[in-house]
Amino acid sequence: MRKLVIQEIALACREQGCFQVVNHGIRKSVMKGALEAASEFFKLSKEHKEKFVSADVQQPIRYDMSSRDGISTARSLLKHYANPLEDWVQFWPINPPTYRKKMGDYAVEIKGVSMQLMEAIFEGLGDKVGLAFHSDYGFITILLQSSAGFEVMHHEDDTWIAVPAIPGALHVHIGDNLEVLSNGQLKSLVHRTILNPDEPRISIASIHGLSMDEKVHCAKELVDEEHPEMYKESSFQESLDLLPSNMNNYKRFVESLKIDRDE
Ligand SMILES: O=C(O)CCC(=O)C(=O)O
Ligand SMILES: [Fe+2]
Repeated sequence: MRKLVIQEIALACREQGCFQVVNHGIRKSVMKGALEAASEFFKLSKEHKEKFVSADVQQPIRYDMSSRDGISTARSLLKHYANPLEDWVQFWPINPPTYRKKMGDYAVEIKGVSMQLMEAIFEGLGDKVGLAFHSDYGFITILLQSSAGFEVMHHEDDTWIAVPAIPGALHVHIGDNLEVLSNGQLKSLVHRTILNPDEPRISIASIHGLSMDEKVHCAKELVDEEHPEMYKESSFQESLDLLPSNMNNYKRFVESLKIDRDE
């Protein structure tokens, strides 16, 4: 489970540069308290806040409303050092009276979360893509995996989803042949594999299709006026023949079978 989360974080960092965390262990009351403390501070009168105004960006506490940093266009800012708390809390506002306690609790807990996240991100840095993204040629592929690492691309938004390796379970996915046979009702799955530097991974991929030269075509029952044939027929042999030319600029084999009906 830990490994899976590490891989999801690694992936989010690589592909999106961001992610959101739930079940991080910070109590709801602490989060709510910190937001309340900040909100109450900004509601104070100008005189209360302006005590902290300084042009020196290195001050341990600084309140600002103008655009000295070149990026703040319309915001008020209260910036202060926080950890270790005992060094800095003396500089914090005493108004609102709960500020130090509420913001202090949050500062301590968020530091703990940050340390855990950094550890997870560092650990995930070692993971490399072992098998680049592709779809399989046959009707279905069945995987027997020793550990996690397998990832699938979401049909709609092209994001990667880590598939857990459930002990005793077989993973099944759809290949190009089934996309053709179903006349596009089913889509072949784009997938890839991420390596785990600490643990060798074995996966037995059984790809099930027709014999080498037998052609797969759209099922006649699924083709009519409204649903014209969407793919050219092809054989396993033909898909293998195309493999070398597909190496550098990968696209699903089934893309090359699509019948262009735009004219
Ligand atoms: O590493 C895996 O589990 C998947 C292997 C695979 O996608 C393939 O051999 O086509
Ligand atoms: Fe595959």
